[in-house]
Amino acid sequence: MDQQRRGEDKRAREKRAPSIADFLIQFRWIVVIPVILPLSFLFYQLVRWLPTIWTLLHGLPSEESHRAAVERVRRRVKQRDPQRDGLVCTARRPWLGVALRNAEHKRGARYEVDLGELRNVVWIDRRRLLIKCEPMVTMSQLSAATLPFGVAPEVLPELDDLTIGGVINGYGIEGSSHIYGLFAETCSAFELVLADGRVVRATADNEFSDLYKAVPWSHGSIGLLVGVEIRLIPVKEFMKVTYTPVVGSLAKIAEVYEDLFCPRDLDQDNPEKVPDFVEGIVYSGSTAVITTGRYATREEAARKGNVINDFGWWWKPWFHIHAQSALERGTFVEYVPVRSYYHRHTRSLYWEGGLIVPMGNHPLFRLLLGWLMPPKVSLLKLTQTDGIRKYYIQRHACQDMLVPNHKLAACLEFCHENFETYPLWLCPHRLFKTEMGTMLDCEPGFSSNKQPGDTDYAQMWTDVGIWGVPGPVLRCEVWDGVQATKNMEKWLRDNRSYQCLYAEVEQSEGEFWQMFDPSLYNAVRNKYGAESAFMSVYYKISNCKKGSKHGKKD
Ligand SMILES: NC(=O)C1=CN([C@@H]2O[C@H](COP(=O)(O)OP(=O)(O)OC[C@H]3O[C@@H](n4cnc5c(N)ncnc54)[C@H](OP(=O)(O)O)[C@@H]3O)[C@@H](O)[C@H]2O)C=CC1
Ligand SMILES: C=C(/C=C/[C@@H](C)[C@H]1CC[C@H]2C3=CC=C4C[C@@H](O)CC[C@]4(C)[C@H]3CC[C@]12C)C(C)C
Repeated sequence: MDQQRRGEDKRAREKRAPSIADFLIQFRWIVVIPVILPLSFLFYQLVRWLPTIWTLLHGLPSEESHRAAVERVRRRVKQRDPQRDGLVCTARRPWLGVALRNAEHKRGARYEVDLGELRNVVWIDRRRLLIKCEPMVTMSQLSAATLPFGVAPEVLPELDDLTIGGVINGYGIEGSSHIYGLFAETCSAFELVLADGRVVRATADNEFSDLYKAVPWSHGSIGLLVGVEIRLIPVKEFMKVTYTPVVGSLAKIAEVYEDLFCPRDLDQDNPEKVPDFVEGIVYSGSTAVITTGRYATREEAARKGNVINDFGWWWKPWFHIHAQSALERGTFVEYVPVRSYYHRHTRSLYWEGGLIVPMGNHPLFRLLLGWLMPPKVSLLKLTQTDGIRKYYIQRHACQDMLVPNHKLAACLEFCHENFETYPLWLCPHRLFKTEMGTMLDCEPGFSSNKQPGDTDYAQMWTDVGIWGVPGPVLRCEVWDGVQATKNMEKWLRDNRSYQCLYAEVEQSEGEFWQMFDPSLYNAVRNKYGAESAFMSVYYKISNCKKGSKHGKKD
């Protein structure tokens, strides 16, 4: 796409008058800094210490205490009267979850099952490199339970408050997903309570393998997840991080990004040629920094001439701003303690923190109040006005899309045209071939025409994260967020790609099932009696507003 056409598009857009919502958003920090930040800090301290206090009072969680909690869930499911009660969903309050969307399905007729008790790590087996967790365990609990032992989950999604149940029934991704896939693919077993009250353990190759394959992306519409076994890997104490700047067209950015982790000789499983972590941040239509990471020992980090930078400290610049400095400095390398690396976007909520606390990256703010960051997403959700919520739908971009790598350049061009929102986040991930009719699968026939990154058993894809204020909105021009989302959904359907479902979904049920494959999902819902017991995935993620089927009590 040439610069000239982009310029013409900008000139063609009408101007609009600033509204009250623009004002509210600009000055939201007046409430966030003195109220939400201290409350968030207190909340984090509670969450940090409560499990220890609980353990002191009640003893260590065990398989027995887990089984007792599962039994209570099972009994509640069994007690549901199909004639009288609504369809099943979890009892988690919508504001407590990380997802941006308003969970309307928690307002109408429903039968709630409380999973709140299931918030413990049941056991960790360092010999077999496995951890068993309950679904309400959060990412911060997961890293705290594993890193002190020199092990970590293969994929550890970034935001502290995400739950294991949420990232399996939705999706979870991190910079190591180009090796291990999405979070659900790093789990070796799911323990589920089914519609008839049976408790089953589903794995990739037991009699419940269809359930195991169908649960990811199903949003709790197949069964209630009550336990998960997650694979672990041994990790070193540091990450050697290399920042590579790119200046050029969006196509060049896509090419340099891909070259950094997809060897052109297709030797994808060779750890010498593929880094442990990859992430791209696109700062404008012509600049980006690609970050690659390799685990390193403390000895290597401490070697003469190496730079150690623990950017996890509150007074340090936000990660995306620090990475951007590579555009001036050129390529540079530094060693970062792994925990700080894993949580590199936590303090700034990626770059969304800048909109909520505009002075948050100022050196003085960081020094004096940086330790209070980030505001807790749930408290932001709880205290946002209807105006703010609508602003996020109409004048803000918050969407993620999964595209095969060979369509990335075209996707970036589309994003520029449709959203013009920067920075953009690029996170590669493997999509493992199933050929079972799973909601997501590789492009048919990809393995007979492999592109760099592909293997016989998996295709390389990228998550493109679009979060922020679109260019036209910044310039006070007319821009319609709902229409932009519809355009994006159409682009994804036309290009056999997928929308991530934690944000607003505008497409109809028919369009949704053009994007996602319903074959296995429907077969499993039917086989295990979920259709008449659990709300459907579309009903949940579309805010029940589009006459979706299987949503209401018949
Ligand atoms: N780095 C990453 O990968 C990031 C991922 N996200 C996305 O944000 C979303 C929100 O996360 P989070 O707040 O933890 O999750 P939520 O509580 O929002 O749950 C997400 C969905 O999964 C269902 N669900 C959750 N737990 C269970 C369970 N134990 N059994 C059955 N169904 C369950 C919920 O059902 P119900 O509606 O009935 O409660 C809901 O539909 C995730 O889905 C994730 O995809 C967001 C940011 C970053
Ligand atoms: C999908 C990924 C990361 C996404 C995050 C950047 C967004 C996920 C949820 C988003 C938010 C939820 C609710 C909010 C309340 C509003 O009042 C303000 C905005 C926000 C905090 C919003 C900000 C962006 C998210 C955190 C990845 C990494 C795959």
